[in-house]
Amino acid sequence: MGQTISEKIISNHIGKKVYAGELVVSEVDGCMASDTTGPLTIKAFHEMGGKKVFSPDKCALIIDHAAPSPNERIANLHKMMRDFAKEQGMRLFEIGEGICHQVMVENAYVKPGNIFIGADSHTPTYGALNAFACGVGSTDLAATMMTGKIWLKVPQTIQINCSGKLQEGVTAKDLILFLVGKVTVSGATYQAIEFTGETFERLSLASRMTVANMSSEMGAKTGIVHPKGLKLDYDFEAITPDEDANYIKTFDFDVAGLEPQVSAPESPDNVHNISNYEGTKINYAFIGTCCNGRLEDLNIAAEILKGKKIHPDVRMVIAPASQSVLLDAISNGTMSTLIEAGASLITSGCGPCVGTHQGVPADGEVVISAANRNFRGRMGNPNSNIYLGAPSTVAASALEGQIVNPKKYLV
Ligand SMILES: CC(C)[C@H](C(=O)O)[C@@H](O)C(=O)O
Ligand code: SF4
Repeated sequence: MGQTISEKIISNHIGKKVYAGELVVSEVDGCMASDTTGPLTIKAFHEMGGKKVFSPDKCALIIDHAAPSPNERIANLHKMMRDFAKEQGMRLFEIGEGICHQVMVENAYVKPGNIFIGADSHTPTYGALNAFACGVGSTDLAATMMTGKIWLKVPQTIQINCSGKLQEGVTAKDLILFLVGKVTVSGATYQAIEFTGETFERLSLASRMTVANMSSEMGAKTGIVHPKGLKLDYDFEAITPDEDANYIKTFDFDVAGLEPQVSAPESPDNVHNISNYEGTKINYAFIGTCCNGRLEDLNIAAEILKGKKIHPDVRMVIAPASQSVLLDAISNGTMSTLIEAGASLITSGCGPCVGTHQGVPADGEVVISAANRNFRGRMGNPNSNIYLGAPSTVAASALEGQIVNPKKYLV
């Protein structure tokens, strides 16, 4: 019987063919926790009698969610992580090195065909690399750090097949917002998603990460982009699905005519064509996160803002996804373009995404954000409203002080 990508990756790890619905215990190729989940992971590790992590080279801790520490309590949690990493001989990514998902990919902690476990819900981002990656809670992660193993129910797979070339000025973020709108936030619960078709084949690694990242917003266990067209700077063996693989559901979309998309408050699946929201006044524009804080995202924002000033009633915050993204954006001139336009640069990391620090909106304010979540209170204030869009939409809206279609600045 044919297999999906997820079934194949898990089978390769188990040493026998397995299919959706089976319960397995598999070895993992790597695991990580951030400063939100790391401290709880360390506590659980000790409570379970853990002494040594299974392989220091395959485990990582990242200080990214509240970095640099905004208060004494978090400063002490960060210290606990640093102490544990030192004691275990494992790598700790410091404040400013970047968002966990970005640094795991940049530092090759995860590669095609891997099984990777992270104590963060956006771990499926690595599906961009043709890997099976999923998020777990801190206790599960502690067990994985001890044993190098994870128990899994092999997920059923939903296939999302897209054809057509995205129009000029329409990006991977618009595509994935559109798909989240169609599948809904609970439409793929505990299922794997396979993104296939010519539209995805054309995407860069960064854009594939944007797509796989928002699998989480559909409730998916993992989201894997078909490896066709994937270019990496090392050789890899691509895992592709069998022709007769069994899918629980298949969606087919022709996205050639897709317009820029916006997700309105207060759910990522409240997605509509941007024309529905054009003219909505905004106070705050944010570009960053594991969804859209990469070089291509900053570049497109700079293309729009070059030589211009953001609207006087808007503040704009930029949090590059990693130090390496920041350095690239400095050397290609993107960063000075953004700052000259009036944007404020903050430490590479999660920034204001999850509302723990660095840029909480005020009561009644409206945010246009390149992030992946817009639940009520997501950025730290339940009395603000968050719209999600592509970095291009965020930049163009910052310029005009209202939500606008970025197309006119790009084509
Ligand atoms: C705080 C952390 C546990 C959380 C997650 O797991 O996703 C965060 O990264 C988020 O995006 O909401
Ligand atoms: S950038 Fe946002 S979505 Fe991504 S890991 Fe950080 S808090 Fe979560």
